[in-house]
Amino acid sequence: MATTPSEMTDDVGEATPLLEVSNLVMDFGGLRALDAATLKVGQGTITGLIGPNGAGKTTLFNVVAGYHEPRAGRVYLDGEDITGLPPHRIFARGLCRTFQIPREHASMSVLENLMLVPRGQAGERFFANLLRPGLVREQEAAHRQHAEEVLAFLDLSHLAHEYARNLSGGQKKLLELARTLMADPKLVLLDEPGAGVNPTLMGRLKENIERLNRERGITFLIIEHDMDLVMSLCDPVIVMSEGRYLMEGPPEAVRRDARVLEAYLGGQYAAAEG
Ligand SMILES: Nc1ncnc2c1ncn2[C@@H]1O[C@H](COP(=O)(O)OP(=O)(O)OP(=O)(O)O)[C@@H](O)[C@H]1O
Repeated sequence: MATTPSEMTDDVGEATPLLEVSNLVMDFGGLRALDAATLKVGQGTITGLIGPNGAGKTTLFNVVAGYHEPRAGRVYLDGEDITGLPPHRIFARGLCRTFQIPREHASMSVLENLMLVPRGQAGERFFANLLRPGLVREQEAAHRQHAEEVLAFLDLSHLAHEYARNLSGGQKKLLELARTLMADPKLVLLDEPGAGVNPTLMGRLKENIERLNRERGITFLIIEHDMDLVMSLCDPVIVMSEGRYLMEGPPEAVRRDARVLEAYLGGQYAAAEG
C-alpha cells in the first residue's frame, strides 16, 4: 500500500527518520523548483526518489546537502535541524552526496582522490602541525589505510594508482561512492548512479550499495531514471512531481499507481512499460 508522509512514521517504526524534509520551497528566479516538498527517509533503507524530468529531485538533494539555501522549510538529519548549514558541515555529520556527473580530480590517482576527502585532519590545522608533527603523520597513515580499505571493499584496489581521468564512466561512479565512504557516512544521496554505466559495472554498483546497506548500516536515498535498477534495489520508492511529494510505497505498488503513470504521462515510464 502506498502511504503519505504522515502515515509513514508507522512504516519506519517509532524511530526518528534518518532524514526528514519538511515543506521545502526553492525558487530559481520565477521558477518554483520545490513547492513545499515533504518526505522522510527511514533509517537503514535504500529509498528510491523518482519523478519526471524537472520534478525537483536534484534540487532537493542540493538543499539537503547544503548546496542551496531554501526559501522556506526545514531539513532534519537524525532529528537535528541542519537547514542552511554549509555543505562541509553537513558532510561532517555523515550526510554525503554524489553528483550526476562525477567530480573526480582527473590528474590525481584514485588513491589520492580518496585521501583528499576531508576528515578533520590535524595536518590541516596550522598549530597542530607545528606542535605535533608526529600526530599529522599518524593521521595521514590512518587516512591512507582507510582509503586502501575502501578500495578493497569496492574491489578497486587494482586501480589505486591509476589517474582518475583514465577511469571509465562506471568506474568514476564507483570512485564517487568510494569518496563518500571515506567520510563514514550515515546517509548517502546518490544522484543517478546508473547513468552511463555499463551493465557489468551497474551490477557491481548495485551489489556494493546493497552490501554497504546490509553490512555497514548505511542508508541510501537514490535518484534514478533506470526503472529496472530502482525496482530491484529500492524499497520504498518516493515519487516527486512538480516540486512536491506525490506518493510512496514498495516498488511494485508505485509502478502500478495511477498518479505515478499520470505524472510521467507519455514519458519514459510509459515507454518502459512498453
Ligand atoms: N541552478 C538552476 N537555475 C535555474 N533553474 C534551475 C536550476 N536547477 C534546477 N532548475 C530548474 O528547477 C527545476 C527542477 O530541476 P531539478 O534538476 O531539481 O529536477 P529533477 O527532478 O532532478 O530533473 P531531472 O530528472 O531531469 O534531473 C527544473 O525546472 C530546472 O530547470
